[in-house]
Amino acid sequence: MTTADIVLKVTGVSKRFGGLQALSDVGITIRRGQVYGLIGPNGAGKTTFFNVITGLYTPDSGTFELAGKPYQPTAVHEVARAGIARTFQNIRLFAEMTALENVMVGRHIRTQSGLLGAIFHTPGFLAEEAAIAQRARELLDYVGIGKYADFKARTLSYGDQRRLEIARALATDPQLIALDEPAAGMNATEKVMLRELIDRIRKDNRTILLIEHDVKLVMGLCDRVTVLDYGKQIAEGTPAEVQSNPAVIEAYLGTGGH
Ligand SMILES: Nc1ncnc2c1ncn2[C@@H]1O[C@H](COP(=O)(O)OP(=O)(O)OP(=O)(O)O)[C@@H](O)[C@H]1O
Repeated sequence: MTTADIVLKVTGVSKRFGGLQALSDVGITIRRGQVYGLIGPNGAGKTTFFNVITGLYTPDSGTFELAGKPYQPTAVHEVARAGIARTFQNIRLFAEMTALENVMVGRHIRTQSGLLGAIFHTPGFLAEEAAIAQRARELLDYVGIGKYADFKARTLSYGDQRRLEIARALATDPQLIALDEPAAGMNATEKVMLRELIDRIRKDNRTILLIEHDVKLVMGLCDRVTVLDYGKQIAEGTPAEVQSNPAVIEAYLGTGGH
């Protein structure tokens, strides 16, 4: 493996909220094509770490490199442009827009025509819109909800809304897809389908960072895992290494999982 294989390299991230040290010197390296898991008991700092690397929170310290280039996670749209797409623990779709339109919105950060083209419907804009719609339909098919393209997002089942969020994230052609608890609230069948989808995305040489409470899902899916506890990185390694690490067992079982 060379440095060219590294998609995300984050080092020394710390974040304090008032008197609470939510993250202390956390770092991860994710290689191309990996599914990388971030786990830990409630309040461990997983979401805070996600929010830092995606530009929602400003860290107190940390260095950030995406596909070999430094990036500053100062604003969400800058991070999206740099190449990280994310989904949210609490689904954030445009409820009154169709599934297709939701995916098209994701694609717009990579388009050329801009606002004036959209207002005046220039030929360049119309051609670009047709291409975006076409790509959005392909992505809906890819995540398995093509038949709902023209349904309003709010009418989709919970599991399908999560798929739609993933399609929207893929539409930005990201270097890295960050999934925040994608299995939350899913039933067993939906989880199996989600797992198949994430596997498929990985096989297509995409790179995924995953926060997930379902340890079984993480262990079955991830190439590497980092475990946070009280804002500290207590373990990093393959699922098998992490699972047998005494500090991890203590964090999950010793204090009743917090
Ligand atoms: N905006 C904020 N202001 C103050 N404290 C915060 C803020 N966001 C998170 N925290 C605190 O930081 C700590 C880490 O929270 P975080 O949500 O990152 O944990 P988590 O591992 O994602 O937990 P969960 O699994 O419950 O989602 C918690 O003690 C939380 O209360």
